[in-house]
Amino acid sequence: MESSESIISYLSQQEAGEIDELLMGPVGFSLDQLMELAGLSVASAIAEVYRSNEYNRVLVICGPGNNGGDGLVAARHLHHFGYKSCICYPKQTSKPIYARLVTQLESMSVPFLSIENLPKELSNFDILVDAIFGFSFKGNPWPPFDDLIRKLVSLKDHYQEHPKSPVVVSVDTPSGWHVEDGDTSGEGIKPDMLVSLTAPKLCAKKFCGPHHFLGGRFVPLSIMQKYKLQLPPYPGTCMCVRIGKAPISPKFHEKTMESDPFVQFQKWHDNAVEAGVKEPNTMALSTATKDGKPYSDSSSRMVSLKKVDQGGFVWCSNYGSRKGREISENPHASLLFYWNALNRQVRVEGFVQKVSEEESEEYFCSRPREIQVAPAVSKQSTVVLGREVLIQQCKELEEKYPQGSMMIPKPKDWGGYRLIPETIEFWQGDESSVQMRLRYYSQVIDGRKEWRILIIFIASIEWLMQPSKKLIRNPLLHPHSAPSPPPPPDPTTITNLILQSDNPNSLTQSLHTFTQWTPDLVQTILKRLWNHAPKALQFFQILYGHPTYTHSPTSFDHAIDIAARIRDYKSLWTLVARMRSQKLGPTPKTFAIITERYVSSGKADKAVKVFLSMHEHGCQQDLNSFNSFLDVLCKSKRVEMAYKLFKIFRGRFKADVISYNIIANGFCLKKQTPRALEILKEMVERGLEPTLTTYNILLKGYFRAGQVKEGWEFFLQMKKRNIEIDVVSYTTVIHGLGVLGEVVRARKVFDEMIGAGVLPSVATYNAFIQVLCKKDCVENAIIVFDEMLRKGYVPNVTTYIVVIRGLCHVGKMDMAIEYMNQMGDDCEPNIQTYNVVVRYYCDDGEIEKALEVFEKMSGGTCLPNLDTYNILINAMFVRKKSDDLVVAGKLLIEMVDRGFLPRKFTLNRVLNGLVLTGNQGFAQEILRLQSKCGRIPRHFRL
Ligand SMILES: NC(=O)C1=CN([C@@H]2O[C@H](COP(=O)(O)OP(=O)(O)OC[C@H]3O[C@@H](n4cnc5c(N)ncnc54)[C@H](OP(=O)(O)O)[C@@H]3O)[C@@H](O)[C@H]2O)[C@@H](O)CC1
Ligand SMILES: [K+]
Repeated sequence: MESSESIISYLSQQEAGEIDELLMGPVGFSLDQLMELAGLSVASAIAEVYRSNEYNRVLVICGPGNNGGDGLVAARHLHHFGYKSCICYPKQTSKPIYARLVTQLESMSVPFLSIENLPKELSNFDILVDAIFGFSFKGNPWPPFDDLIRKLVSLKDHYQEHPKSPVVVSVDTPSGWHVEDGDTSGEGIKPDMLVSLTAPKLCAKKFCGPHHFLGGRFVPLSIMQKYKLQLPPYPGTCMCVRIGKAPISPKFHEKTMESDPFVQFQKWHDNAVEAGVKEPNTMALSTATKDGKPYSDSSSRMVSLKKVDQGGFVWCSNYGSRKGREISENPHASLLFYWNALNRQVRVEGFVQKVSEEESEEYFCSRPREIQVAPAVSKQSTVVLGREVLIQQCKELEEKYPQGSMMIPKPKDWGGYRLIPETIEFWQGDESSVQMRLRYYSQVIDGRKEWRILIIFIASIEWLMQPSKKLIRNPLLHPHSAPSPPPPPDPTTITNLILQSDNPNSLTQSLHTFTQWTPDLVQTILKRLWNHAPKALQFFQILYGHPTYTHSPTSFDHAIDIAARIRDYKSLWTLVARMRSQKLGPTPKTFAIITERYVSSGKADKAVKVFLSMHEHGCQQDLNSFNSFLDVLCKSKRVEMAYKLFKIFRGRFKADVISYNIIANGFCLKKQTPRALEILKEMVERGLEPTLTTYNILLKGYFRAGQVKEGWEFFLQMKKRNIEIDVVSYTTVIHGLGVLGEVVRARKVFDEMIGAGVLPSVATYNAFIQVLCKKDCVENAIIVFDEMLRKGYVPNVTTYIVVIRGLCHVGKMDMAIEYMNQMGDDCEPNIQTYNVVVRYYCDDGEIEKALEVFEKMSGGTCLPNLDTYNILINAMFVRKKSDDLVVAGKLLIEMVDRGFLPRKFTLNRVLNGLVLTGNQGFAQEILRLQSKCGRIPRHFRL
């Protein structure tokens, strides 16, 4: 509604009276005609600002003159508009016009309340219409109107603090005000809305409430010209027109904002409708191509909002249009609403999904027929042979589906889109120099999508134009808010959400709603879920279907590793195939993982086959992958097999020092130092120089084989041959000597190395501390631990495990727990740490405490692994209590659920234990459950 205060004329009391006389004289109006139109204007203006669903109860206070008559008419129209009208009309006149108005109202059962019957608190009403005095008022109000006016004044004073007090609407003039000078005492009523009739009176200049309207659309041109009246034009068929800018009400304040952005949006949308914004549903939709480069590959256009629901913002379009194509490539999009009259903007960002076919059908059917024709004939963004062709097609379609016959079918590529928002930002311009933007962003907390609010204060645009003034970005904490910027999703929360969810659909929805996924975050969560393989794979699978996120090769490797660990080979190879189809791999690392898992599950032959068939999966074998595979075999003590392969393929892959080192190490791990030495000889013969690593491998081999003398001798030889001995060599010797009981010599080497210019590493400290714990005393170990700290070393998880184990070993459990609690954020206890504590508690018979630690793990960031379950289940037999065996049974179920295979022995033990302690029912349940998931051999029967 366009209008402006600058073009408005104001009438003196005298002019108002003169015009009144003219209207009812030469112009030919009757009083009741004018009053009818005036009252209708008042009701229309009220309905435009205060919707009947929010402001329903209206009290119209009518004075003794025509102003009161306007009030009676307005009350009738408001009643028809859906408001609950009540009238207070203390000085009724017997003139027929008024009597008729009263009769009309009475016949509609609109109640008339005497002053005595008025509720004490007028606050029972939502709207109070002041139709007491109009332009003929003079002097001070007489009783009983003085009291009524005072009531209106005090009501405002009383309710100033309250968020929703009744609003006061004055008809033509605020009653009690001087018609020209206004509220001279400053103590008169302060209406929220003034509906000036015919033209505003001079006192209206002093009106400073939020809504000033003009009504009385009956002034003829002759009067306009005679009095040089400048009045805003009435738009369309409206009975009233706003004077001046629509205020933004309620004031944009974070405290008045809803916690749900959809509710907030609805409110603002309603306000836009109320304020008469043209096409409040029109929004700019911006989409982008896959790479989404701004300016070049993004595009915007206006579309019409179809509906808003808790899922998102819906509109309809041709799926083949440019926006449709861009959305199919890149579902990220944004919507922008701008409601000019309110100076408000809402920005919505998120990702777009097509609505279901049924929903689209529904939208199409709900369209008027004329609008159905257009999408049915037009293929958007395609070149048409000419306007005539389109018109002809429309005609043909209309002939084919004549009005009232069959419905026009929905075109196949026409339908709805829904933008699921990630952020919704509300902005409102106001006159102050600092403006506020309120951004809602979604987070998934405990499985539920929750909205957080971020408040951004920003200097006004004018300020920004001046380079000297700084942009203020000052996030405030709000009851619903979190600090800026929106924090990255918290892995713990997401992990717990996944662990606790037993509804895959809602989990999928939550995880898909979330669009801030990064490979790092995904990997962190996969690691957290490492010991709950089924959940980890479910998570991976859900994100595989995410509309915008694509897994990284590393995440694929993690998932493959997990699938392989639980021997779900079908999933494993599906993942490999997907990785390949997405051109993300499989990489040599993927195969290193797969072969290692096959080997560790006793399928070394299969591992060899996999290695030899790598190229069939698009990953060529090379020296590196060959070495990795040899290493896998050697570390699982299959050095003979490795050596055989090595001899077959060393020519093809051009075996290098690393290949030889791996085989030598394989022999050392099997305590076969002479064979390792042979390998060393062989490599030299083949012209390959041994490296320091080669020597270190042999050095370690000697100590591992318990050959202290040979080991020491070898170490001396290394020195003698001027081999640059490094920290690994020293650490090997310290550890080797210590473990074999030579603590004093170990300490000597430890002290010596610094003199030799080699600084100990954390690994050296770890080795030395371990030696002291095992072969000396834990107190000395702690002295070294403290020394390590003093020297500025940062202990790692291994350091802590070594100390904790040492403490547990001598029964200092409390101290061990203290050390565990000391482990900070950078060095959180891992599963081995927990297992040490659980194991020692169990060994000490402190089953409850062990279970306590276990509980903590399950609810925290470190899930129990196979060892944890085995330790605990075994401990449940110690006390020979029936309850303990039930716990063991539950643990068994849980471990299987999490993808761990119990050993046959453990399974039998638990089942037999349950039967022996009278828990047959539970035993049977376990069997049923487990054989259902195929984890337990079917032949096992009770
Ligand atoms: N184009 C137009 O002009 C149109 C005008 N219209 C409407 O008519 C309104 C003007 O109506 P109006 O002339 O009847 O006078 P209004 O202000 O209602 O009240 C006067 C009454 O109050 C009384 N009164 C006076 N002072 C008082 C006091 N201190 N304390 C107590 N009482 C006092 C006075 O008593 P009296 O002086 O007669 O004894 C009389 O009874 C105008 O504002 C608009 O709303 C529309 O309907 C149609 C088009
Ligand atoms: K009034």
